[in-house]
Amino acid sequence: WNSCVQKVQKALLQSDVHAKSDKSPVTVADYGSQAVVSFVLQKELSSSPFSLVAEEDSGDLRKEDGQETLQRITKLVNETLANGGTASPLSDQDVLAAIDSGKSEGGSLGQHWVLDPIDGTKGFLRGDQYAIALGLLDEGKVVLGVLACPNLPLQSLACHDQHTIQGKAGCLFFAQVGTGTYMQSLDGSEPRKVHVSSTENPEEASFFESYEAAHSMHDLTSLIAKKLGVKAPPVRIDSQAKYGALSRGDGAIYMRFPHRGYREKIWDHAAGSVVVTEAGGVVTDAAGKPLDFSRGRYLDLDTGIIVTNQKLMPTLLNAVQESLKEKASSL
Ligand SMILES: Nc1ncnc2c1ncn2[C@@H]1O[C@H](COP(=O)(O)O)[C@@H](OP(=O)(O)O)[C@H]1O
Ligand SMILES: [Mg+2]
Ligand SMILES: [Mg+2]
Ligand SMILES: [Mg+2]
Repeated sequence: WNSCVQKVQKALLQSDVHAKSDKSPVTVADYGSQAVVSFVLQKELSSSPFSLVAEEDSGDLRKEDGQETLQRITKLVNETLANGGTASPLSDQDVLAAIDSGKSEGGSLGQHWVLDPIDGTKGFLRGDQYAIALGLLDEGKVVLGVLACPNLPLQSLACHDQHTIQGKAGCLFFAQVGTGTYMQSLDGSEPRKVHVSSTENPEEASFFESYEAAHSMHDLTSLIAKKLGVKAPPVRIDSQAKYGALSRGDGAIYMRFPHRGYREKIWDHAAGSVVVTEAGGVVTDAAGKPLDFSRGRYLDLDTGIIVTNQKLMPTLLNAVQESLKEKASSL
């Protein structure tokens, strides 16, 4: 994990950024991270059947104008694997195959790994927050989650100037269902158990949302926050680092309301959701239903995603539903 993440960070300087068919960005670091994690997981789990649901695919890298990028990814992957002691280098074809083993459709039967090789690519490109997110589905439920957040300081964001994040090791969160959520430094400190904020008073709560207004409606969340009496301004950060920060109580609420027509993908929430629930939090859609990871690569949910502690959830859900009604009737 460490060498992978550090390589990915370095790659930013030399990486070309490409646009996918949905116009979202993808970099050599996204592809490289997916190839490394997929390759290492398959090697470690060689005795059991392997299924991986991952964000990226190799389509563009197989085109003629993708060859130079592919060679750079292969070089990056081999440097990363060599750091971990893997002997023989991978070919371009091996890298394409490793990326494409993430094509699984997931579902409600058996076990499936779920990977977002770089979550928050836009944050990654800006030098802000991003995460490498890996979850494990068992019979449609997330039973394991690991979130590496290389730019998230170990100290709470609540007492931290966000400009001082550079040069620190970053955080690793991991959670297994039934055993709680732990956090350690990415350079390997002793893990410590974390817990969500216990505040019952929305006036004291601060809330997280996407940095990108294109990913979540900032006007709607501000209406909800006002209704709740939240005093602090929103904390806008990229990626599932929001789930990590919430799991250790940096803030008490995370709201995500995509614009109409957007369908959430399971890799954007699998690891983050178990990290939060094992730390004592609750993750639901706007109807108060838990997220259903058993239906394939997409999450079918009502309107948006809300996250907070168990005591605040009823109040939050109320404010969300009232605000949605107001918004609908004002259109
Ligand atoms: N229009 C949209 N609405 C909501 N989410 C979107 C979106 N376009 C892209 N995303 C997703 O939002 C994720 C980032 O979330 P956040 O805003 O919390 O950082 C992206 O993950 P990737 O960066 O892995 O592609 C992408 O999957
Ligand atoms: Mg993406
Ligand atoms: Mg993502
Ligand atoms: Mg991604």
